Amino acid sequence: MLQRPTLFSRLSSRFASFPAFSRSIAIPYRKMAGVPSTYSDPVHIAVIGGTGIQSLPGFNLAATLTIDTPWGSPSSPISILHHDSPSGKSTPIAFISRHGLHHELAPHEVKNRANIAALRSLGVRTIIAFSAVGSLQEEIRPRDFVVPDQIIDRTKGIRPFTYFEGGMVGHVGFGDPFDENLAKIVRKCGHALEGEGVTLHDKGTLICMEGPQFSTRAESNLYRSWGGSVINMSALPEAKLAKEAEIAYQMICMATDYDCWRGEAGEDVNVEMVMGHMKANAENARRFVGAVLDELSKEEHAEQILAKHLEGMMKFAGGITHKQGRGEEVEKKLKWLFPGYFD
Ligand SMILES: CSC[C@H]1O[C@H](OP(=O)(O)O)[C@H](O)[C@@H]1O
Ligand SMILES: Nc1ncnc2[nH]cnc12
Repeated sequence: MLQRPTLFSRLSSRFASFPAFSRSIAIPYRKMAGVPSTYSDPVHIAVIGGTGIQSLPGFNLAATLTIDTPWGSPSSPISILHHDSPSGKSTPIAFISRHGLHHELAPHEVKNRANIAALRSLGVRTIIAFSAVGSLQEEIRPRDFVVPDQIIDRTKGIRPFTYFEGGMVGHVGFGDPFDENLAKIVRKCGHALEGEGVTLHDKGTLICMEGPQFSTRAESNLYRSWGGSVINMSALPEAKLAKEAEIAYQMICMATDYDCWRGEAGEDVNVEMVMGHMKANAENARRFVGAVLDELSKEEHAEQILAKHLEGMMKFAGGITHKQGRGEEVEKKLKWLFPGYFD
Protein backbone atom coordinates (compact mmCIF):
# COMPACT_ATOMS: atom_id res chain seq x y z
CA MET A 1 0.00 0.00 0.00
CA LEU A 2 1.26 3.45 -0.82
CA GLN A 3 2.14 5.42 2.30
CA ARG A 4 0.87 8.99 2.43
CA PRO A 5 4.09 11.03 2.33
CA THR A 6 4.88 12.77 5.59
CA LEU A 7 5.65 16.45 5.49
CA PHE A 8 9.30 15.64 6.16
CA SER A 9 9.52 13.17 3.29
CA ARG A 10 7.73 15.66 1.02
CA LEU A 11 10.20 18.36 1.95
CA SER A 12 13.15 16.00 1.64
CA SER A 13 12.16 14.99 -1.87
CA ARG A 14 11.64 18.62 -2.78
CA PHE A 15 15.12 19.43 -1.51
CA ALA A 16 16.58 16.39 -3.27
CA SER A 17 15.73 18.02 -6.60
CA PHE A 18 17.17 21.32 -5.39
CA PRO A 19 20.47 20.41 -3.72
CA ALA A 20 21.45 23.99 -2.93
CA PHE A 21 18.75 24.01 -0.26
CA SER A 22 19.09 20.44 0.87
CA ARG A 23 21.22 20.82 3.95
CA SER A 24 19.45 22.97 6.44
CA ILE A 25 16.00 21.48 6.80
CA ALA A 26 15.30 20.35 10.32
CA ILE A 27 18.57 21.47 11.84
CA PRO A 28 17.70 22.55 15.37
CA TYR A 29 18.11 26.29 15.87
CA ARG A 30 19.04 26.04 19.52
CA LYS A 31 18.73 22.54 20.87
CA MET A 32 15.97 22.66 23.44
CA ALA A 33 15.78 19.51 25.48
CA GLY A 34 12.93 17.33 24.35
CA VAL A 35 11.60 19.65 21.63
CA PRO A 36 11.59 17.90 18.23
CA SER A 37 13.16 19.65 15.25
CA THR A 38 10.87 17.99 12.70
CA TYR A 39 7.12 17.81 12.34
CA SER A 40 5.41 15.30 10.11
CA ASP A 41 1.86 16.58 9.63
CA PRO A 42 0.90 19.49 7.41
CA VAL A 43 0.20 22.76 9.18
CA HIS A 44 -2.46 25.00 7.62
CA ILE A 45 -2.66 27.99 9.97
CA ALA A 46 0.11 30.39 10.97
CA VAL A 47 0.43 33.39 13.24
CA ILE A 48 3.06 36.06 12.53
CA GLY A 49 3.92 37.95 15.69
CA GLY A 50 5.15 41.53 15.55
CA THR A 51 6.41 44.10 18.01
CA GLY A 52 5.91 42.86 21.57
CA ILE A 53 4.67 39.44 20.41
CA GLN A 54 7.82 37.37 19.96
CA SER A 55 6.13 34.18 21.17
CA LEU A 56 2.67 32.80 21.87
CA PRO A 57 2.65 31.46 25.41
CA GLY A 58 -0.05 29.12 26.62
CA PHE A 59 0.19 26.70 23.71
CA ASN A 60 1.95 23.33 23.72
CA LEU A 61 5.22 23.51 21.81
CA ALA A 62 5.32 20.47 19.51
CA ALA A 63 8.42 21.28 17.45
CA THR A 64 10.87 24.03 16.53
CA LEU A 65 11.75 24.01 12.84
CA THR A 66 14.61 25.65 11.00
CA ILE A 67 13.70 25.79 7.32
CA ASP A 68 15.98 27.10 4.61
CA THR A 69 14.18 28.40 1.54
CA PRO A 70 15.46 29.59 -1.85
CA TRP A 71 15.05 33.08 -0.37
CA GLY A 72 17.11 32.30 2.73
CA SER A 73 16.08 31.59 6.30
CA PRO A 74 12.98 33.03 7.95
CA SER A 75 13.14 35.78 10.57
CA SER A 76 13.01 33.19 13.35
CA PRO A 77 12.78 29.44 13.76
CA ILE A 78 9.19 28.33 13.25
CA SER A 79 7.45 27.06 16.36
CA ILE A 80 4.77 24.46 15.84
CA LEU A 81 2.24 24.89 18.61
CA HIS A 82 -0.65 22.63 19.39
CA HIS A 83 -3.78 24.63 19.91
CA ASP A 84 -6.40 22.78 21.93
CA SER A 85 -9.82 24.22 21.22
CA PRO A 86 -12.71 23.99 23.71
CA SER A 87 -14.19 21.13 21.62
CA GLY A 88 -11.09 19.08 22.50
CA LYS A 89 -9.62 19.18 18.99
CA SER A 90 -5.88 19.82 18.71
CA THR A 91 -4.76 21.92 15.74
CA PRO A 92 -1.13 22.62 14.83
CA ILE A 93 -0.25 26.28 14.39
CA ALA A 94 3.00 27.66 12.97
CA PHE A 95 4.40 30.76 14.66
CA ILE A 96 7.07 33.14 13.31
CA SER A 97 8.40 36.21 15.06
CA ARG A 98 8.61 38.84 12.30
CA HIS A 99 11.47 40.86 13.81
CA GLY A 100 13.37 37.79 15.09
CA LEU A 101 13.35 36.20 18.52
CA HIS A 102 14.87 39.29 20.13
CA HIS A 103 13.48 42.03 17.86
CA GLU A 104 16.80 42.26 16.02
CA LEU A 105 15.38 42.86 12.51
CA ALA A 106 14.33 46.39 11.51
CA PRO A 107 11.17 46.67 9.38
CA HIS A 108 13.20 46.79 6.13
CA GLU A 109 15.28 43.77 7.25
CA VAL A 110 12.37 41.40 7.93
CA LYS A 111 12.83 38.18 5.90
CA ASN A 112 9.42 38.45 4.30
CA ARG A 113 10.01 36.21 1.27
CA ALA A 114 11.61 33.46 3.37
CA ASN A 115 8.90 33.74 6.06
CA ILE A 116 6.01 33.32 3.64
CA ALA A 117 7.80 30.67 1.52
CA ALA A 118 8.72 28.61 4.60
CA LEU A 119 5.14 28.76 5.88
CA ARG A 120 3.73 27.72 2.51
CA SER A 121 6.17 24.79 2.36
CA LEU A 122 4.69 23.53 5.65
CA GLY A 123 1.18 23.59 4.17
CA VAL A 124 0.10 26.95 5.59
CA ARG A 125 -2.77 28.57 3.67
CA THR A 126 -4.09 30.94 6.37
CA ILE A 127 -2.08 33.62 8.16
CA ILE A 128 -3.15 35.83 11.04
CA ALA A 129 -0.54 38.58 11.32
CA PHE A 130 -0.27 40.86 14.31
CA SER A 131 0.96 44.45 14.28
CA ALA A 132 1.43 47.42 16.61
CA VAL A 133 0.16 50.52 14.80
CA GLY A 134 -0.12 54.26 15.22
CA SER A 135 -3.65 55.70 15.14
CA LEU A 136 -4.46 58.38 12.57
CA GLN A 137 -8.01 58.94 13.87
CA GLU A 138 -9.17 60.31 17.22
CA GLU A 139 -11.73 57.53 17.70
CA ILE A 140 -9.10 54.78 17.38
CA ARG A 141 -7.60 54.98 20.84
CA PRO A 142 -4.39 53.35 22.07
CA ARG A 143 -5.09 49.66 22.90
CA ASP A 144 -8.03 49.51 20.46
CA PHE A 145 -7.89 46.74 17.85
CA VAL A 146 -8.47 47.34 14.13
CA VAL A 147 -9.11 44.77 11.41
CA PRO A 148 -7.97 46.75 8.35
CA ASP A 149 -9.45 46.16 4.91
CA GLN A 150 -7.17 48.34 2.78
CA ILE A 151 -3.50 49.34 2.58
CA ILE A 152 -1.71 52.34 1.11
CA ASP A 153 1.88 51.53 0.19
CA ARG A 154 4.36 54.09 1.46
CA THR A 155 7.36 51.74 1.48
CA LYS A 156 10.21 52.90 -0.75
CA GLY A 157 10.84 49.87 -2.97
CA ILE A 158 13.95 48.83 -1.03
CA ARG A 159 12.40 45.64 0.36
CA PRO A 160 12.23 42.55 -1.85
CA PHE A 161 8.49 42.46 -2.61
CA THR A 162 7.80 39.66 -5.10
CA TYR A 163 8.67 36.06 -5.96
CA PHE A 164 8.22 36.85 -9.67
CA GLU A 165 11.33 38.51 -11.04
CA GLY A 166 14.57 37.62 -12.81
CA GLY A 167 12.91 35.88 -15.75
CA MET A 168 9.47 34.79 -14.58
CA VAL A 169 6.80 37.46 -14.54
CA GLY A 170 3.62 37.26 -12.48
CA HIS A 171 0.82 39.71 -11.76
CA VAL A 172 -1.60 38.96 -8.96
CA GLY A 173 -4.75 40.95 -8.12
CA PHE A 174 -4.31 43.04 -4.98
CA GLY A 175 -7.54 45.06 -4.99
CA ASP A 176 -8.38 43.47 -1.65
CA PRO A 177 -5.07 43.04 0.16
CA PHE A 178 -6.72 41.08 2.98
CA ASP A 179 -8.93 38.01 2.81
CA GLU A 180 -12.50 39.14 3.42
CA ASN A 181 -13.77 35.70 4.53
CA LEU A 182 -10.99 35.47 7.07
CA ALA A 183 -11.62 39.06 8.16
CA LYS A 184 -15.26 38.19 8.94
CA ILE A 185 -14.14 35.39 11.25
CA VAL A 186 -11.59 37.65 12.94
CA ARG A 187 -14.16 40.42 13.47
CA LYS A 188 -16.69 38.02 14.96
CA CYS A 189 -14.08 36.77 17.45
CA GLY A 190 -12.97 40.30 18.35
CA HIS A 191 -16.53 41.46 18.95
CA ALA A 192 -17.17 38.46 21.19
CA LEU A 193 -14.40 39.80 23.47
CA GLU A 194 -15.79 43.33 23.59
CA GLY A 195 -16.65 44.52 27.06
CA GLU A 196 -13.73 42.50 28.44
CA GLY A 197 -11.23 45.24 27.71
CA VAL A 198 -11.35 44.79 23.93
CA THR A 199 -12.57 47.50 21.55
CA LEU A 200 -12.61 46.56 17.89
CA HIS A 201 -12.86 48.66 14.73
CA ASP A 202 -14.16 46.55 11.86
CA LYS A 203 -12.46 48.34 8.99
CA GLY A 204 -9.68 50.74 8.29
CA THR A 205 -7.08 51.87 5.79
CA LEU A 206 -3.62 50.95 6.91
CA ILE A 207 -0.72 53.11 5.76
CA CYS A 208 2.46 51.06 5.51
CA MET A 209 5.47 53.38 5.67
CA GLU A 210 9.14 52.57 5.21
CA GLY A 211 10.59 53.59 8.57
CA PRO A 212 12.45 52.83 10.71
CA GLN A 213 12.09 56.53 11.63
CA PHE A 214 8.52 57.57 12.45
CA SER A 215 6.65 60.01 10.15
CA THR A 216 7.00 63.76 10.01
CA ARG A 217 3.97 65.75 11.17
CA ALA A 218 3.32 66.83 7.55
CA GLU A 219 3.30 63.19 6.44
CA SER A 220 1.07 62.16 9.32
CA ASN A 221 -1.44 64.89 8.38
CA LEU A 222 -1.21 63.93 4.70
CA TYR A 223 -2.09 60.32 5.55
CA ARG A 224 -5.08 61.56 7.55
CA SER A 225 -6.24 63.62 4.56
CA TRP A 226 -6.02 60.44 2.44
CA GLY A 227 -8.41 58.68 4.82
CA GLY A 228 -5.74 56.64 6.60
CA SER A 229 -6.92 55.00 9.82
CA VAL A 230 -3.72 53.46 11.19
CA ILE A 231 -0.03 53.30 10.29
CA ASN A 232 2.70 50.68 10.58
CA MET A 233 5.94 49.58 8.89
CA SER A 234 5.28 45.91 8.28
CA ALA A 235 2.08 45.09 6.39
CA LEU A 236 4.03 45.27 3.13
CA PRO A 237 5.42 43.34 1.42
CA GLU A 238 4.14 40.65 3.83
CA ALA A 239 0.56 40.90 2.51
CA LYS A 240 1.70 41.01 -1.15
CA LEU A 241 3.85 37.91 -0.76
CA ALA A 242 1.09 36.04 1.06
CA LYS A 243 -1.20 36.85 -1.88
CA GLU A 244 1.41 35.60 -4.36
CA ALA A 245 1.76 32.43 -2.26
CA GLU A 246 -2.03 31.86 -2.43
CA ILE A 247 -2.36 32.27 1.33
CA ALA A 248 -5.43 33.89 2.93
CA TYR A 249 -3.97 36.70 5.04
CA GLN A 250 -5.46 39.06 7.61
CA MET A 251 -3.66 41.49 9.86
CA ILE A 252 -4.93 42.34 13.34
CA CYS A 253 -3.68 45.76 14.39
CA MET A 254 -3.42 47.13 17.90
CA ALA A 255 -3.10 50.90 18.28
CA THR A 256 -0.24 51.96 20.53
CA ASP A 257 -0.08 55.75 19.92
CA TYR A 258 -1.48 58.70 17.95
CA ASP A 259 1.63 59.05 15.78
CA CYS A 260 2.53 62.77 15.72
CA TRP A 261 -0.46 64.47 14.02
CA ARG A 262 -2.05 65.75 17.22
CA GLY A 263 0.79 68.22 17.76
CA GLU A 264 0.41 70.06 21.03
CA ALA A 265 -2.73 68.08 21.91
CA GLY A 266 -0.67 64.99 22.67
CA GLU A 267 2.77 63.46 22.96
CA ASP A 268 4.44 62.28 19.74
CA VAL A 269 4.94 58.57 19.26
CA ASN A 270 8.07 57.00 20.74
CA VAL A 271 9.21 53.43 21.29
CA GLU A 272 8.55 53.51 25.03
CA MET A 273 4.93 54.47 24.37
CA VAL A 274 4.49 51.66 21.80
CA MET A 275 6.07 49.03 24.05
CA GLY A 276 4.15 50.24 27.11
CA HIS A 277 0.75 49.84 25.45
CA MET A 278 1.76 46.55 23.85
CA LYS A 279 2.85 45.17 27.20
CA ALA A 280 -0.21 46.44 29.04
CA ASN A 281 -2.57 44.93 26.46
CA ALA A 282 -0.58 41.81 25.51
CA GLU A 283 -2.99 39.58 27.36
CA ASN A 284 -5.93 40.89 25.32
CA ALA A 285 -3.92 40.48 22.12
CA ARG A 286 -3.23 36.86 23.01
CA ARG A 287 -6.85 36.24 23.97
CA PHE A 288 -7.91 37.71 20.64
CA VAL A 289 -5.51 35.49 18.69
CA GLY A 290 -6.54 32.47 20.80
CA ALA A 291 -10.23 33.10 20.07
CA VAL A 292 -9.50 33.33 16.33
CA LEU A 293 -7.58 30.05 16.48
CA ASP A 294 -10.46 28.39 18.37
CA GLU A 295 -12.84 29.50 15.66
CA LEU A 296 -10.57 28.56 12.74
CA SER A 297 -10.10 25.07 14.22
CA LYS A 298 -13.81 24.34 13.72
CA GLU A 299 -14.75 21.86 11.00
CA GLU A 300 -16.99 24.44 9.29
CA HIS A 301 -13.88 26.45 8.35
CA ALA A 302 -11.96 23.51 6.83
CA GLU A 303 -12.21 24.89 3.27
CA GLN A 304 -11.39 28.42 4.38
CA ILE A 305 -8.20 27.51 6.22
CA LEU A 306 -7.01 25.68 3.11
CA ALA A 307 -7.73 28.84 1.07
CA LYS A 308 -9.35 26.72 -1.61
CA HIS A 309 -10.59 29.92 -3.25
CA LEU A 310 -6.97 30.92 -3.98
CA GLU A 311 -5.61 27.49 -4.96
CA GLY A 312 -4.05 27.35 -8.42
CA MET A 313 -4.32 31.12 -8.97
CA MET A 314 -0.58 31.57 -9.56
CA LYS A 315 -0.44 28.86 -12.23
CA PHE A 316 -2.00 31.48 -14.50
CA ALA A 317 -1.13 34.77 -12.80
CA GLY A 318 2.48 33.64 -12.53
CA GLY A 319 2.79 31.74 -15.76
CA ILE A 320 2.89 34.42 -18.41
CA THR A 321 6.57 33.99 -19.27
CA HIS A 322 7.09 31.38 -21.99
CA LYS A 323 9.27 28.42 -21.01
CA GLN A 324 12.08 29.44 -23.38
CA GLY A 325 12.28 32.91 -21.80
CA ARG A 326 12.46 31.79 -18.18
CA GLY A 327 15.42 32.63 -15.95
CA GLU A 328 16.93 29.36 -14.76
CA GLU A 329 17.46 30.42 -11.15
CA VAL A 330 14.00 31.88 -10.61
CA GLU A 331 12.37 28.90 -12.30
CA LYS A 332 14.07 26.59 -9.79
CA LYS A 333 12.95 28.79 -6.92
CA LEU A 334 9.36 28.97 -8.10
CA LYS A 335 9.24 25.21 -8.64
CA TRP A 336 10.25 24.86 -4.99
CA LEU A 337 7.49 27.21 -3.89
CA PHE A 338 4.80 25.85 -6.23
CA PRO A 339 5.56 22.17 -6.91
CA GLY A 340 3.88 21.12 -10.16
CA TYR A 341 2.80 24.60 -11.28
CA PHE A 342 5.52 25.45 -13.78
CA ASP A 343 6.67 22.04 -15.12
C1 LIG B 1 8.37 49.68 17.75
S1 LIG B 1 7.43 50.87 16.91
C2 LIG B 1 7.52 50.53 15.16
C3 LIG B 1 7.36 49.07 14.78
O1 LIG B 1 6.16 48.60 15.40
C4 LIG B 1 5.38 47.92 14.42
O2 LIG B 1 5.86 46.59 14.35
P1 LIG B 1 4.97 45.33 13.93
O3 LIG B 1 4.14 45.76 12.75
O4 LIG B 1 5.91 44.24 13.59
O5 LIG B 1 4.10 45.00 15.13
C5 LIG B 1 5.70 48.74 13.18
O6 LIG B 1 5.29 48.10 11.99
C6 LIG B 1 7.17 48.96 13.28
O7 LIG B 1 7.90 47.89 12.77
N1 LIG C 1 3.20 55.77 14.78
C1 LIG C 1 3.63 54.67 14.17
N2 LIG C 1 4.15 54.73 12.92
C2 LIG C 1 4.56 53.60 12.31
N3 LIG C 1 4.54 52.39 12.87
C3 LIG C 1 4.05 52.29 14.11
N4 LIG C 1 3.91 51.24 14.92
C4 LIG C 1 3.36 51.66 16.07
N5 LIG C 1 3.16 53.00 16.03
C5 LIG C 1 3.60 53.41 14.81
